[in-house]
Parts: sequence; C-alpha cells; structure tokens
Amino acid sequence: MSTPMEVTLQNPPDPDMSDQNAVASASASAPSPPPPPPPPRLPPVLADDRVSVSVEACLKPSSTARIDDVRSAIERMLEKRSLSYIDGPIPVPLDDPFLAENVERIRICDTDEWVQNHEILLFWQVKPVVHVFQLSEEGPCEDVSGDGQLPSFNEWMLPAKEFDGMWESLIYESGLKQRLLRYAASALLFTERGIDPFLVSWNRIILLHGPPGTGKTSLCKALAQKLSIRFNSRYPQSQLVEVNAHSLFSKWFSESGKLVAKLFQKIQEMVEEENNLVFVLIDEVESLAAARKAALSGSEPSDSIRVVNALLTQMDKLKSSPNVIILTTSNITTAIDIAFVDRADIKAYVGPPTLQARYEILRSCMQELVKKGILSNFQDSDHLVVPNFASTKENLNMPEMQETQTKFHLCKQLLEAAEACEGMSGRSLRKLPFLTHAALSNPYNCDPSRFLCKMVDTARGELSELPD
Ligand SMILES: Nc1ncnc2c1ncn2[C@@H]1O[C@H](COP(=O)(O)OP(=O)(O)OP(=O)(O)O)[C@@H](O)[C@H]1O
Repeated sequence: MSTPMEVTLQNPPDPDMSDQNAVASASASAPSPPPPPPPPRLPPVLADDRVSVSVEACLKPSSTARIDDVRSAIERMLEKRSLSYIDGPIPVPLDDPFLAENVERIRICDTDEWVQNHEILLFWQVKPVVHVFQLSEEGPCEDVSGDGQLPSFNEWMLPAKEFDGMWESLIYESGLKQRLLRYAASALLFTERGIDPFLVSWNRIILLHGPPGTGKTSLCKALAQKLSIRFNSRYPQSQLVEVNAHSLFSKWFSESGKLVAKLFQKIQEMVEEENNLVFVLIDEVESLAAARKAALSGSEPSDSIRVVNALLTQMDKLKSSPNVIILTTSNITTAIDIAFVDRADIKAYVGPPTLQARYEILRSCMQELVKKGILSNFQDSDHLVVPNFASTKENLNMPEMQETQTKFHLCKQLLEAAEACEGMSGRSLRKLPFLTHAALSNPYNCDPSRFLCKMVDTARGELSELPD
C-alpha cells in the first residue's frame, strides 16, 4: 500500500519534548549547547514525508470496548509522546484508565523495513497506523468425519490465541516476512479496487517451498494471523482453514472426491460473507502431484486424477472471490504438480537458517530460559540480555571489549554455538536447548556459559546423526 505524502508540521522536532515513554532512549532535540552533537542518521524518508509504522494493540479477553474508541485513545496517546520507534512493546499507560482497563499490550512492529544499522525512527518521522484486535480463544474446530482417520481440515477464527507471537518468533533474513506481508496487502488492495484482471494479472496464491522444518507452515499461519489483524477494519472477521492434503489422499479415493466437495462447499459459504477474510492453507501440496503421477502410471485408481483436478478447479473458482488467500507449502519443488506451481503468484524459497538467523533463534531461546529461571547464576545482573547479532559482530571487532567481560564472553559462546549448528533446521534449533538441558549432569542452577558449552556438544551430536 502506498504511504501518503504528508506534511508533518503538527509534530516538528521539538527540543523541549521529554522522552518519558520512549521504547529506546533517543533524543530528537535540536543541538543547542556546543559542541553540537552529530545529527541523527535519518532513515530514507523525505523531509515532508512520514513513514507508516504499524502499532498493534491487543485487547484483554474481558474487554468489550469498541475497537474504534481504543484506536482513537491510542492515537491520542502516541501524539502526546515523543517516542522513538523501534520494534517492541510500549507500556500501556496506567494513567489512562480506559486503556489500562481494556488493553493488554501495545507493540510497535515492522520498523526494520525502514531502519538499518541501528538507526532509529523518531516520532516526527512516523505516521503510526494503529491496529486494535482481540484474540479468539475458541481453539480449532475440526472436521468430524467420524471414521477415526486424520481430520481432513481444521478451522480457526483469527486472530487466534494459538498463533499469538508466532510471527515474531520466526526469524529469517532478507526481508522474507515483509515481502510476504506486502505481497498479500497489494493483492487484497488490487482485488478491493476491482483492478481488471485482463489488464493487470495477479492472484492470491502463495507457495512456500524448501526443506522440512524451516517454518513454512508456521509462516503461513503467522501471515494469516498478521493479515487478519492488519485488515480488520475492512474484514472484521477472519478464518483459517487448514487442509490436510495428505489425509485427503490417504483415504479411499472415492471418499476423497466427496471430501474435496464438502470442504470447498464449506469454504465457499465462508467466502460468500463479504466481511470475512478467508485463508486456505494447503500443506504438503506435493502429495497432490504424487497422486496425479501415480494415477498416470496406473498404480492408483484413475479416481485420484479426478480428485486432484477437482481440487484445482475448486481453487480456480475461489480465485474469483476477493476475500480469499490461498497459502500452500511444499518440502520439494521439483515434484510439485506443474499446474499447481503455475497457479501461485509468489513462490518463496524458505531455506535453512543462516548464521545470523541461527544466532537470533538461539538467543531468543536463551532469553526465554533466563526469564523462566532455568538459567541462572549470572554474575552481572539478574537479567541476561544477550546483544543481537549485529552488536555482537561489532563488539568482537572492538579491542576495548575485554575478554573477561561476562556478556562479551557469552556473545562469543553463542556465536560459536550458532556456527556449530550449521545445517540444522529451525525446528531442530528450537529443540536444541531442551536436549542440552536434558544432557546436563547438574541441570539445576545452570549458568549460561556452562549451558552454551554443553549446547555446542549437543549440536555436534545431533548433526552427526543427520542423514547425509
Ligand atoms: N526460521 C525460523 N525461525 C524460528 N523458528 C523456526 C524457524 N524455522 C523453523 N522454526 C521452528 O520450527 C518449528 C516447525 O516449523 P514448521 O512445522 O512450520 O516447518 P515446516 O517447514 O512447515 O516443516 P515441514 O515441512 O516438515 O512440515 C516452528 O514452529 C518453529 O518453532
């Protein structure tokens, strides 16, 4: 979506503004006492243009406040404060009884799109876009076919409690998440504006492919959750239907035809309600290709080819509805049915985590273990805040950083652990701290340094068991 050009005279940089509630302390002040401080490095914005930054506010489960009222209250709060904008939580103001009663948390999101190299967005450069939402606690609703087999689909009301925090926990480099978010936003906008598909062609099918355990399914779910929050003014209701393609085909093929019909009839009903935004997630689409191939080679009943074709036809029908996004995943690209690959507009490869991503995944694991008291005995403070990858890299190049500093030593160890995990999937990395803990001779009162040593050993052990 485009960022409107706006003159930001109502919020010019004000030297006297105090920065009481800043996420990170940064000064927007004009230099007065000599020597003047170096001017802050500005993100790539024009002087008369502000960048749109999303601010997400989650309502308490008990709240019955109107979303519009909460949004206005948060906008007023943000106008009053000279925040610097970096990703992360902002405290709910306790001096505002309305917000304190209704809002569980407020979070600034996606500023990394605009800032690089530790630059900071200051309040006058930002146009906050506030999204208020309440999590659904309903849980998944399964297809009850009653034959004791795997359900062929699950359905969630979004945003769902189960997917809360999933987007933030997935770590990729190269802006993959932002790319997906922008793609989906553009697709919804084009449909909404009724762009003529004969003149400009696009669709709402996304295919994520790559090795197992790289977070493809999670990323699809997290994307659906994000979009349900970001588009809730236009679509007050969102649903996610997770189709288990594998289970569709593991049943007798005569059954499969009925299942596909039943499933899409249900989806069609959801889609007919124009205030609904519907996400259809088809995991492991390669099983469709396999079924078609087997049918062609004669080893499966020709019913199967009809089922695959029925599925593709149904998908084509859905494409004409503006309020559907089809998300698909596959562990292999080569074997995916060509008809399927052709249908997807965005095909993103989701690979194994890079060194930076591995470091950040392990860092988030360490923070969680410290927060919950599994790791302790940290000498410097009660709270262990391990610097991020960029700071660690910088620190390692600074001679004044002494080897004896505990934090510096930990960063180095964490980096070594991340290096030792080369070749591991995101899924294995997230399990590694658990396996490490289980392997400790004295798992109580474990200090982070000893834990990281053990983690390197455990990682080597795990990697040696991987097939070539
Ligand atoms: N890049 C990543 N960053 C953080 N966590 C990750 C990452 N990749 C995977 N994970 C972790 O691995 C778990 C499993 O991921 P998920 O099942 O979504 O992967 P997948 O690629 O769909 O795997 P499969 O193809 O085997 O089904 C996620 O819940 C997440 O905790």
